[in-house]
Amino acid sequence: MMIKQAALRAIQLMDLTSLNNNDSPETISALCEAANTKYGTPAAICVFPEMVVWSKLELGRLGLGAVKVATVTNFPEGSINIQRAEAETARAVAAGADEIDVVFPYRALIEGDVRVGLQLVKACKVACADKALLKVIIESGELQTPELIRQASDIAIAGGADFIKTSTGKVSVNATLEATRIMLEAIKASGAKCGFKAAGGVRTAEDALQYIELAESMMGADWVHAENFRFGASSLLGNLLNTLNDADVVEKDDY
Ligand SMILES: O=C[C@H](O)COP(=O)(O)O
Repeated sequence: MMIKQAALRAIQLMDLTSLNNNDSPETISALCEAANTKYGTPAAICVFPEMVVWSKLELGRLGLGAVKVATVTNFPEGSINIQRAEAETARAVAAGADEIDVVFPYRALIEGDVRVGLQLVKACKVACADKALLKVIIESGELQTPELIRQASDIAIAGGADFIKTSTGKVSVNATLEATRIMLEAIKASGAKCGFKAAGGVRTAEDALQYIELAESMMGADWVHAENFRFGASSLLGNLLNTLNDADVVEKDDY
C-alpha cells in the first residue's frame, strides 16, 4: 500500500482524541473543527465525559453529525469498582455518547483475578444497551506478557466488548504491533463480532501503514474499515495531512 493511501484510510479509521486535563470548550471546538478535513472526517472524536454534550453540539453546528462521539470511563486507572464504572458508563450514554472506551481492571488481572474484569465488562455492556458501542481498553503495555494480553482480550470479548483497544495513551508502553497481533488472534479465534483499536503513540502515516497491513494480513482487507478497526490518536492527524500535502491545514499539528 502506498503511504498516501494509508494516510487517507487512517483519517477515516481515526478516533481523533483529546484527553488532556486542560481541555476546555474552546479546545474541544477546535478539535471538532479539525475533524473537518478535505480528505473526509475521522470516524469519531474521543473526549472526556464532561465534553460529550458540547462535542455533539459543536459537531452538529459544523454539519459533522456523522462523526461519532466517544468517551472514556474507569479511565485511566482501570479500577475494580464495577458499580462506579457502570454508573459512569450509564451517565455518558445518557449524555449522548455513541461509544464508550472503558478501562479494563488490568491490575486485578495481573494479580490473578479473572472474575472482576468479566463482571465489569458485562455491567458496562448492559449500561450501553443498544445505544452505544463498548470499547474495552486492556492496557496491553502494562499487562506486558503475551499470555495476559490474550487473557484480557478473551475476557473482554466474552463480556460483550464491541471493540478491544490496546491502551489509554497514559502509560509508558502504548500500542505495539506485537500486542495488536495477539489481540487480533483473540478476535479471530472468538468468532465474535469484535473490532480492534490501536491507541497511544500512533503518530505517523508510516505507523498507521504498519498497523493496517498487519490487520489486513490477519483479518482480510475487507475487515479493515471503521466498523472494525480504529486508531486512537491525539497527534496523528497533522502528520497524515502533511503526508497528503494539505498545505493549508497542516498547522493543526496538535491533533
Ligand atoms: O485513546 C487514545 C489515546 O489516548 C491517544 O494517545 P496519544 O495521545 O498517544 O495519541
